[in-house]
Amino acid sequence: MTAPTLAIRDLTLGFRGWAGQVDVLHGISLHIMKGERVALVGESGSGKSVTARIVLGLLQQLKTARIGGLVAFEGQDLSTLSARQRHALRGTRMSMIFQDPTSSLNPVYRIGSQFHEVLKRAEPGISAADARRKAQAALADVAIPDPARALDSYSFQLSGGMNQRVMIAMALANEPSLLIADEPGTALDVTVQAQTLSLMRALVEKHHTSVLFISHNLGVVREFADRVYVIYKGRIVEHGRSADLFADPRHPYTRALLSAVPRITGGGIPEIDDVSESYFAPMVVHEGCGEPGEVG
Ligand SMILES: Nc1ncnc2c1ncn2[C@@H]1O[C@H](COP(=O)(O)OP(=O)(O)OP(=O)(O)O)[C@@H](O)[C@H]1O
Repeated sequence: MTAPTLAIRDLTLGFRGWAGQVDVLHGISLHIMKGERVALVGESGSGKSVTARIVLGLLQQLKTARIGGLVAFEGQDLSTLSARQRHALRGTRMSMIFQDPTSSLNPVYRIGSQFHEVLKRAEPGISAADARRKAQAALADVAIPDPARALDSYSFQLSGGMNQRVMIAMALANEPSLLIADEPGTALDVTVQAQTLSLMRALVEKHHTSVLFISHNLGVVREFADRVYVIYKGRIVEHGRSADLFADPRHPYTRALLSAVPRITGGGIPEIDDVSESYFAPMVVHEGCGEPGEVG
């Protein structure tokens, strides 16, 4: 049996501060097999981004962070890697797309030179000409109409949607096995967001890239993900295939989250009661979604 691309077991996280430790993750487990698109969905502050940052090996460097449990990437326990080895994985075997492309692209360098830097991470000796050729092909893959012109542009000269496509192209340029997409396109308008997500979906399908998709938008998750984990206050409360979970949400928190999705005919956005005791009910795992036996 092949190891999952990503396996997380009993992950805990606390931040130490002057007033003691604040626990943020309380033992979460999830896995992503090769080519699977898996969503981690929950409200603001539930622990989605910190989970992503641990997978990327970024929180491990923070002195105040206390991390427990296991994170295995392609069968390898990340805690056995040095900071340098974790750094080498980022942008090569695993990469990330952020919510707002304008804050991730550097406004003082042309897109072409930023692309060159990205490609150098996987192939340090790549020539400028080869990098340009590869970058052009990558931009054409995300349906950018004039790739050569885009490479000579600065991010502020492109629209938000085009920048998001550039980000997707850069994130996939080195053919990572894991893509972490943290609320991609939330900063864009809904139609553009839908277009960029369907582009991203087509590309990850083509390359069999595994995706950890982080979102609070259930509509988007339903379209994009094969499987879903619902996270509430640092705990996974429900896990299932998208189709099953949306057709038959069983945990009280998932139901509240789903009922809070604004509907065109509804009367505004209902509030989720944030302190309901029932949200701490035991985790629900839908049929056929047990954790794989092998971690790494
Ligand atoms: N460096 C840090 N030091 C202390 N607390 C932190 C730090 N980073 C995150 N937290 C806390 O961890 C909790 C989880 O944060 P996280 O950013 O993962 O939430 P999220 O689910 O991604 O929310 P959002 O959708 O708003 O991004 C929050 O209570 C946050 O305040």
